[in-house]
Order: sequence, then structure tokens, then C-alpha cells
Amino acid sequence: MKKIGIFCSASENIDKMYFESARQIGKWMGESNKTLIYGGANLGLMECIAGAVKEYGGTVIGVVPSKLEENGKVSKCLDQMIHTQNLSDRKDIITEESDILVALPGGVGTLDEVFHVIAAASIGYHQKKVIFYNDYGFYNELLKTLSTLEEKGFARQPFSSYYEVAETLDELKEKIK
Ligand SMILES: Nc1ncnc2c1ncn2[C@@H]1O[C@H](COP(=O)(O)O)[C@@H](O)[C@H]1O
Repeated sequence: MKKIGIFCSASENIDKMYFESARQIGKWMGESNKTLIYGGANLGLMECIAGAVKEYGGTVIGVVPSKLEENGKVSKCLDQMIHTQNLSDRKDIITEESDILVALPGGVGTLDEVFHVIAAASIGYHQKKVIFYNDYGFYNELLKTLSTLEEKGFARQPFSSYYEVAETLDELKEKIK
């Protein structure tokens, strides 16, 4: 798969180990000539992975809501910018433009994006999967909660239809290819 949608933290106040992991993923994407589709902000892990993709020869597409532009938070790493009105159409466009979606560690913005994609898949809008990159066990508790929902019958299909988990960069590479 070539076009990888990435959801990840816009925060600078997180442990540097997460930045190192984001950089490694971006380096691999650049070296393998992948295209990054993401929210286009110059913040946190978002800027880190975009910088690495660009540095190592990949393409960077930012899907940027007008509010982000007004606030001057647009990354200088973008090869292409897609303008959106708001966060909702940004999520739809990132989903449409990507072959697969990956969730790196993030906060409510990342979770909002992940659940938007999974919820849309669950009612048949698309068949794209999310991969949780479970760096340092970041998503363990969320994954446990999702398993509980499934066990109790709150999933229409097995959740494995909608998401997978990569524990390491090698596993992530294998799932994306
Ligand atoms: N204010 C924001 N700036 C950039 N990106 C944002 C913002 N709010 C949501 N996003 C999207 O969600 C995640 C980052 O949010 P976190 O709460 O830090 O996880 C990112 O994928 C953006 O596309």
C-alpha cells in the first residue's frame, strides 16, 4: 500500500520516546516512497513524522481545516495541501485519500479520528482498516475496552474486520507492505 493515513498526537509535551518512534516510521515511509496523508499541522508527532517522510524522500499531503490555517499551524513539509472547512470533512478526506489508516499515540483528536474511521467502516461506508501502533503498550487499555465491547455483543462484526494492532515497526511494515 502506498498512501498511508496517519493519526497522531499534536502535543509537544509527551515523552521523547514517542517522537523517536514516529521518526523511525517516517524514515521507513520515506525510504519506501510512501505518501503520508495527515492533518498537516506543524505540531508534536504530526510534524515529526512529516519531517522524516520528507527528509527520506516520501511525499507529504496535509488535509488542513481553515481554523488551522488561520492559526498559522500549517507544516512547511507539505508537498500538497487539501483545504477543508472543518474537522469532520478532514476525517472523511483523510479516509478517502488513504489506502490504510494508522493510529500512533495521541489524545482525543486522534481517538476521534480513529473512531470516525471504524464507525464509518462498521456501517459500510468503506472497507479500510485502522492499525493501532501500540508503541510501548500505549493502546493496551483502549484495546481491552474494545475487546470488552465485542465480548458483550456491542460489535456488529468482529472488530478484527475494522482494526489490527502492530506492536513493533516490523509488524507495522508487514501489515502495510
Ligand atoms: N488543534 C489541532 N491541531 C492539529 N491537529 C489536530 C488538532 N485537533 C485535532 N487534530 C487532529 O487530531 C490529531 C491530533 O490531536 P491529539 O488530540 O493531539 O491526538 C491529529 O491526527 C490531527 O489530524
